Amino acid sequence: MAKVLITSALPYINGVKHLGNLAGSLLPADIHARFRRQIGDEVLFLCATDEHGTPAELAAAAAGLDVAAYCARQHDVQAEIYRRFALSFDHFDRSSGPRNHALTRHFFERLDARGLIEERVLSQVYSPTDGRFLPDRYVIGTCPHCGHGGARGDQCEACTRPLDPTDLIAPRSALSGAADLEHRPTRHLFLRQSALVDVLERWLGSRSGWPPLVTAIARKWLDEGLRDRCITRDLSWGVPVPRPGYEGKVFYVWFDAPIAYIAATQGWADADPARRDWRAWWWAAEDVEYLQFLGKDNVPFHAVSFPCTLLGSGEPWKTVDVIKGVNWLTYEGGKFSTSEGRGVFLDRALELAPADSWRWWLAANAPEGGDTDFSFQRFAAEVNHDLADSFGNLVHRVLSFVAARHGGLVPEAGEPAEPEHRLALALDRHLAALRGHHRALALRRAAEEVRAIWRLANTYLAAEAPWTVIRTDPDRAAAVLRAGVNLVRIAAAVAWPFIPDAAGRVLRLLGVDDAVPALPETSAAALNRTVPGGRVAAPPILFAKFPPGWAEVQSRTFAGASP
Ligand SMILES: Nc1ncnc2c1ncn2[C@@H]1O[C@H](COP(=O)(O)OP(=O)(O)OP(=O)(O)O)[C@@H](O)[C@H]1O
Ligand SMILES: [Zn+2]
Repeated sequence: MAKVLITSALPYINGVKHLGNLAGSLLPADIHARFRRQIGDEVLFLCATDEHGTPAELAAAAAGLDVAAYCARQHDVQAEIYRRFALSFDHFDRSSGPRNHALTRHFFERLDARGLIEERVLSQVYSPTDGRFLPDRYVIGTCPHCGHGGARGDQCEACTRPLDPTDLIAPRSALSGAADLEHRPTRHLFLRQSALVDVLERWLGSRSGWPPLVTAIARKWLDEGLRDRCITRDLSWGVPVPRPGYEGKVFYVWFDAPIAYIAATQGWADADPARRDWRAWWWAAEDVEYLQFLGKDNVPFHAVSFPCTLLGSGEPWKTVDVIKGVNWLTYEGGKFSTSEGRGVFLDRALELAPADSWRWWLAANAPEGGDTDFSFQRFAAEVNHDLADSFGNLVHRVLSFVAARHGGLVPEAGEPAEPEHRLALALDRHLAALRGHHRALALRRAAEEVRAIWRLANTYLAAEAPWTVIRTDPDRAAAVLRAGVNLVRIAAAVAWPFIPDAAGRVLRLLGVDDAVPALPETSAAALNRTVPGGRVAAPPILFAKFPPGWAEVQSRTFAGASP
């Protein structure tokens, strides 16, 4: 039994997340966690809201709330949405909690003691009107690269180039709009990543199994020369810098956010301290396999910056084994954007369709080889085809026939024959492939294998037609129907990581009520058994089909929607 630590990139706190965030980090992490639980591994799946930084302060100001109160409220909003999407975190924490404060201070002190922190004086934008420095997004102006007028001090949304507030042309304060901005000297702390190049090279060379996209991004950062990184900001919301003369400064959000993976583990352990030990997952934890899931913009922070923090400490912290990074989910040909309210946000998504339908489509179309474009048209067509016509139809035709003709009792007559042996061979191939794809973190291929198992089951039943055979050979029909019931059970078990709600309901119709249904290893035994109690219930409609025209209506509605 392997010990697997799984983390999803931390969703930022400034609003309800969109389908891109779900597809890029939360969902693939959840599906893998569920698969690993299904094969009996010991899994710890963690996540947290990422709460520091200027966007949180600005969103709180826009909502007319104190930033701590704003973050507390938004954390609860996000937690509830993830519960409804059946994201099976063992613990969902907050990066602004006291444990993360303490750990962030710890790492800073270790890095400092090892000579890896350096003070530099920087010229930063200061606003006399606001009486403060304006870091990152607190400054708005014209992009020096593309001329976009609404560029923000950390990045230009139009041309995506990273910026410093001092780069902007005609800068103004995002708080007061004041344009009388000055440049003033201010002291900041840098993490000397340049001193860690060799350590990082060796570390990176010892990793394997990363998607090419992730390796390429990590290598690009190293090959371009690892630059020292400013890890402090002139802000009040965040982890205060424990050094005289640094009052009113906090650590940069990307310094403390990944440390929250460890803080979340402490939060999990603190809920049951007699039985849980966070150190077993992080401290000299050679027996742990650690997997991180995230979108490609987060790769540098996980493949370079966070490892620099951990390795630079000189302590035996667990570092990531595989970073599963993906490309973008785009929205009807353009970008998802939280700030512009473009796309489908997770609260609205749940009003339109069940969580399982979104989970299935986003996994089956995971942006792994390249970007994936979401459109309502494709979503409706593929969900109708896979979930209603294939899986739903399989469940319905088998269980309602058992209900109608056998009073809900799984028939025991008849013996498996040649068609069942052929079926078992084909099923074994698919089950082995499915495990392989899950292990390789190949989400699309795993979903394709699940779809293939549903198709195989439907094809078998169409060919052996127990509904017709029952008139001439009731024993043969019974054997086929028994295989059919077991196929339903297998079809639901393999689907469970993707569509846990519907799969769980189907398994309960068969009397199987396991919190984590096991993944069948081979089909031979699985095909010819009766279900516990021998009785199955008739199914309700599992997935209602989207009616014709539904997608067009949604496309039009969402074209002008705001979050
Ligand atoms: N369109 C997308 N497709 C795939 N992954 C995405 C997409 N947008 C964000 N992500 C990923 O979602 C995770 C959480 O992102 P985060 O909450 O920081 O939002 P974000 O990157 O600021 O997105 P946005 O700016 O659209 O709100 C990150 O791993 C990020 O890479
Ligand atoms: Zn630009």
